[in-house]
Amino acid sequence: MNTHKKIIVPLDVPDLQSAIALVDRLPLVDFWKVGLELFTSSGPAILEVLKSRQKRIFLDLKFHDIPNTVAGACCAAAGYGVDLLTIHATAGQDALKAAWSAVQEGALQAGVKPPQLIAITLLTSISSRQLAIDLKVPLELPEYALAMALMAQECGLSGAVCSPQEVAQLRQICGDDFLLVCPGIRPSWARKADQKRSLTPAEAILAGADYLVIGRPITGSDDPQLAWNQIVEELTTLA
Ligand SMILES: O=C(O)c1cc(=O)[nH]c(=O)n1[C@@H]1O[C@H](COP(=O)(O)O)[C@@H](O)[C@H]1O
Repeated sequence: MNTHKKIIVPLDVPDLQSAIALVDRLPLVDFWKVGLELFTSSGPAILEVLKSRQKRIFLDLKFHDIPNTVAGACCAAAGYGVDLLTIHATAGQDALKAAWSAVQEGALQAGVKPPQLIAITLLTSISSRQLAIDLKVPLELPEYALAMALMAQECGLSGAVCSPQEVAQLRQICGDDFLLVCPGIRPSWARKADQKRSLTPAEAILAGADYLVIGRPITGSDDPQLAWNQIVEELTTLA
């Protein structure tokens, strides 16, 4: 796969107009993420815009609810014909299994290909200290992220979202067919902001990530096209 196709750029903007402006500004981006901010403000309209431009779509709604409710939401989301969809692993095994079945059902009903359902292991904005002290999880962070990924795999999910700091371990244990998507990516020149467990794009790919989600280093830059080019160039040197 061309290196630039491994980069997913989030449309973390407040409205449809700003989203379209960003898509227009970065014509070389092939894979866009639609997340909570844009979907909550503007609904699914952006999905049609992206499809009309032959873009791939990661619908990142991070479902987290009881099995019956996540199943309903996954059934509806799968009908949009997107490529990737997220659920929190901490919704639990029953919810993950119900979500997976609902994705297949929703896609079948709509006559589209089912999205790959992937589980959030632990948000990249959480540090080891916060995991222990705020969330009261008694496991070491890498052990916890691995347990969440393995549970998702056992429930039939296609992959997981993890920080680049855990991706090598997850790749080794979950195998090559398990899709690993890494946010929390920061080129050496970018600010970390709220991301706690980051690596550079090259480090994340070398550690085994299939896809990198890279937002503000590109979209928050004065020249998003230049930032995108710099990142693609860094990755091309690895190929
Ligand atoms: O599911 C995600 O994409 C996600 C999971 C996670 O653990 N951490 C995380 O940052 N994300 C998303 O990845 C993107 C990261 O954006 P930047 O921090 O601007 O690069 C945001 O859209 C987040 O919603």
